[in-house]
Amino acid sequence: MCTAAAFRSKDFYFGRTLDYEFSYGDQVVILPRSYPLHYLEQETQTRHYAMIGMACVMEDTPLFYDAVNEKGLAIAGLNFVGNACYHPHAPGKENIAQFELIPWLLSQCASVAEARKRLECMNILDTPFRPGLPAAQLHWLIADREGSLTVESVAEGLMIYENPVGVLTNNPPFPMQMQNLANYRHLSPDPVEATFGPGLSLPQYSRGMGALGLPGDLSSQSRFVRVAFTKLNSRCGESEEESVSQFFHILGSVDQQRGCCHLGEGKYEITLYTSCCNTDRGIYYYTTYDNHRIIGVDMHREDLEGGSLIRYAPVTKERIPIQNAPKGDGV
Ligand SMILES: C[C@H](CCC(=O)NCCS(=O)(=O)O)[C@H]1CC[C@H]2[C@@H]3CC[C@@H]4C[C@H](O)CC[C@]4(C)[C@H]3C[C@H](O)[C@]12C
Repeated sequence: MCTAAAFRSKDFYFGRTLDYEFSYGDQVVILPRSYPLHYLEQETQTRHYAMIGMACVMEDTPLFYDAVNEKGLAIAGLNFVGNACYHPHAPGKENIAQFELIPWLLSQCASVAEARKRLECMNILDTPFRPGLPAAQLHWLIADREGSLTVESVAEGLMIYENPVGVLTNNPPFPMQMQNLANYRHLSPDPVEATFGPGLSLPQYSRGMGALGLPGDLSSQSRFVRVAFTKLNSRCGESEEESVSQFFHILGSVDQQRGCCHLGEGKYEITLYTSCCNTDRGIYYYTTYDNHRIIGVDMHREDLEGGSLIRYAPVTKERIPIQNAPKGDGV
């Protein structure tokens, strides 16, 4: 399971949780403007927008899970198992392999509007990156500060949906997620009137009762509702620290703790990492399951004119300062 969200305060923020039982070897990767991008069926791009994101690098190719380009366009790929369907070569279309979608769009589109134009003539190929590594079954959240799209390649073709909520989880297909959201239209962050029935006085015995019924489990449909409610009602100050902190709280509403989602054979799905990119400043912040300290990687501190990948291994160990240690222990 995974959850992605777009969030605007003064700047625009985009990030995701990646929930799984093992890591593919995730790294924060900065791809500079002259790093050549090769495609199965498209011309090699030798000059393009720079991007930063989480990826695993295979054969010098960054396979991005989520990334943001220097223009502030952001994309995250999330599992869409059983519904994702890719297709063979389609004549007259721009044929792009599933693992090429993020670099293809981020290298040349500055906005969601531009990405939509490319998507409208696109076909997602079923060719795997290499034999033995089957194409991940994904769908995508694509966002900039003006709005979001959900993109789903299904048996009928490539579906592009306006996403008015700016969040995405996993199954079912996006129209069904939105239909399900309507079941919660009565939820509110405010105290609500007792409308249960005439002649009965039911007390408001607790704060937060306006959102009673918000689903608390880890299923993708429930996480969609919970993160949508949290995001849409979110309030925060405009500073970078307050915004980033708030963003991690939004995704914290769907955090997965080891033990609550058993996959059998002693394996558990957990939130391996949570990311939050300030798309205006090109700073990629993240936490990992065992590192709660927010770490940032700033793409503009690197040579974006360079021709090689810049990679950072995520911090995966907790560092807990003791406040009353001699010299404050760095608190
Ligand atoms: C496992 C993750 C989704 C987590 C998730 O949602 N887990 C819940 C399952 S459930 O939905 O609840 O059932 C997904 C998200 C992005 C994926 C990579 C995308 C690039 C590349 C594409 C290639 O084709 C295959 C290898 C590749 C490295 C991919 C590996 C893996 O597939 C990644 C990490």
